[in-house]
Amino acid sequence: MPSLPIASAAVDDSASKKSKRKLKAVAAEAEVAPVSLSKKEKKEKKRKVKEPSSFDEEEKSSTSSEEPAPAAKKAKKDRKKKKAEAGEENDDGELTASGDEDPADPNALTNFRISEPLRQSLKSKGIKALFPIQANTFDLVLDGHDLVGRARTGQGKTLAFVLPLLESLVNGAHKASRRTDYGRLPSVLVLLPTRELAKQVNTDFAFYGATFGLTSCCVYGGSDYRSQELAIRKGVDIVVGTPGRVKDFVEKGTLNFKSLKFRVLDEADEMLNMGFVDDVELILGKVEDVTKVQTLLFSATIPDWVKKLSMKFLKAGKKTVDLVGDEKLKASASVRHLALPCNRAARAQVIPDVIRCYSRGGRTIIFTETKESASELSSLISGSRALHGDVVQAQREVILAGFRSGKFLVLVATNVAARGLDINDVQLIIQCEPPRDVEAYIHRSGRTGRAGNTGVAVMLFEPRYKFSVNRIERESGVKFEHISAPQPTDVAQSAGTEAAEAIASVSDSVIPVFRQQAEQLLKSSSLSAADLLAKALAKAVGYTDIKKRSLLSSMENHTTLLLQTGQPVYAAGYVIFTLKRFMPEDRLADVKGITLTADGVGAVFDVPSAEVEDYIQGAKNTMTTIEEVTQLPPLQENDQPRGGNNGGGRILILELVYCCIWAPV
Ligand SMILES: Nc1ncnc2c1ncn2[C@@H]1O[C@H](COP(=O)(O)OP(=O)(O)OP(=O)(O)O)[C@@H](O)[C@H]1O
Repeated sequence: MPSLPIASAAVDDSASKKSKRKLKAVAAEAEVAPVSLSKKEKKEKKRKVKEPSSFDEEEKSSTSSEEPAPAAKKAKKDRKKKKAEAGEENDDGELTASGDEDPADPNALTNFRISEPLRQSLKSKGIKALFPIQANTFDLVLDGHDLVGRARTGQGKTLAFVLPLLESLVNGAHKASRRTDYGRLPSVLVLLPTRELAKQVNTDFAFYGATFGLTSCCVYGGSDYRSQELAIRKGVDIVVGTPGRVKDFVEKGTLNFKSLKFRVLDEADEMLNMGFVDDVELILGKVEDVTKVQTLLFSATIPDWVKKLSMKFLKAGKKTVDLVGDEKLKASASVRHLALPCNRAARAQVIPDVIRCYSRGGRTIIFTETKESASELSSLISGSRALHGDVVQAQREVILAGFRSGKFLVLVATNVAARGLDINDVQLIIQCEPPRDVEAYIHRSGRTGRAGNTGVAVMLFEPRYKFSVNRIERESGVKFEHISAPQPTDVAQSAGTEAAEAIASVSDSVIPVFRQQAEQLLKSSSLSAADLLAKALAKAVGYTDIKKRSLLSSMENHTTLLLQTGQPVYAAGYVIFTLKRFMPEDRLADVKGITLTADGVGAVFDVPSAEVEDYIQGAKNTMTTIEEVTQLPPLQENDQPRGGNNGGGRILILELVYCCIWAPV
């Protein structure tokens, strides 16, 4: 297995640099490509971001009687005017989010009721304009509406509630009742599904809240009760937490919602997946006078439970801002979605090369379905760390901090890292198998391509479970590009530059020390100087061997062959009985992954690379042709696993028929 060298240089985390890049790219939908296709990947197209088109029917009717407050109306009107003056609104009412500090930008901070201190805090982070989900919800929240907000991953949903909520407490409706005394009860409760996410959101509240002297505290499981309890008892304005620990504090009487003004549910659907339904409902139900509390619900995916929850706990006049709506594509549009056939056994060999070819030197998150496979895979991929629910909380925090700071660039995680985590420069997401539900695919792939940046998401799948890829494709609206595992030439192209840089960075001081061995090597080797240098380059980036891989299953030392007989091929059984005619039967046990071609007249399968010639030569004097493929032809797709209700049964019957026909031959 080639080792994967992990760059040791810390990645630039400077907020202003990061934001500059993001702002530039915010409206960009880029064509991203592996490093080997670098020209293409640099081209970024301007992307237009739509204003919220759809308030769903229920909200349309429930809010039609409610006019926006006059201040919001005026602000909206002013923005429209500026937008028209700036010529940024097209006939469809679409707006382009430029991100530059441009007073004519309708989403510029100055066009919203954001007070000067908060504006300065935002600018210190390089934020000069609101993103569409923020721009379209700001007035609604500040004017007191309950709200359901939906936008694709990485579009800035966190600040969509943080900003108006802070302004509301300090300068808006709650200004008069604001308390700053010791022991004051919290005004805001934010519930999130994971500890990491709770900490991240709390960091935003702490940073922007400090502008106004507002305090926040984060409560989550696996950490010390006493310090969290103390913080609440001292008096805090904002409590951010996971449902389990918040419930504990509610039941102990530590948390009291008598002064609550806001409750926010972020990534609510994941709280359902994680079994927090009862806890969430119990916590929400603890608010005595719901008329005094504003409830906000944000997510990139809103399945049925969340809709029911919003019906139950949000006011009848709630607003919905849905920037995804009925659009086919539910996942991030700035991510390139790739599907790669790969047998489980080949993963550990394939993944390092996928990282080398597609991560562009940035961070990678690999998602596995189970904690065990996360630990196992992490132990096989050099320089990576595992993050999952069995890792003790203190260690989870150390790991995430190390990943954020660039101490290591590959994180192998379960779904604990799927939601909401916003980590700078994650360029590549690898999912080891298609997740069971489409929401997981959307959120995992959304850890890259954030805030207008681009990224790549590669999903591995066992060839025989191709139907799962089709399901994700159907449900997420993603159109997968089908790729094969990187081959030696791909790896060489990607690693070559890195290797050349590594060698160039070596000081000349080593030359006198190593020259003698180098000359000795040149003299004694039958290889040319260029060949020896090529070996040195490979070694410099950790390769001592690069094996060819099958296109069909990514297995090392296996080759994919194409069989054609000049007549229709209906089933895998036909392929086996054709092969039996010229290959010894005991060798056929090595034939793997027979898959029929889409044109119906051929099949591809894997054999050990050492046996390729035997198959090709064996078929020479028959009606069958066998050739090695350099690119997979389009293949038939079974929407059901073999043996299922549709194609599977038919295939099995046909296989039996072929067995009977060919058995005597
Ligand atoms: N107006 C803005 N201008 C520039 N950057 C912004 C702006 N708003 C948010 N960001 C940045 O965009 C990134 C993504 O924001 P955030 O994490 O809130 O996305 P999200 O929509 O909640 O994503 P997810 O659905 O994955 O949780 C963050 O790094 C944040 O700092």
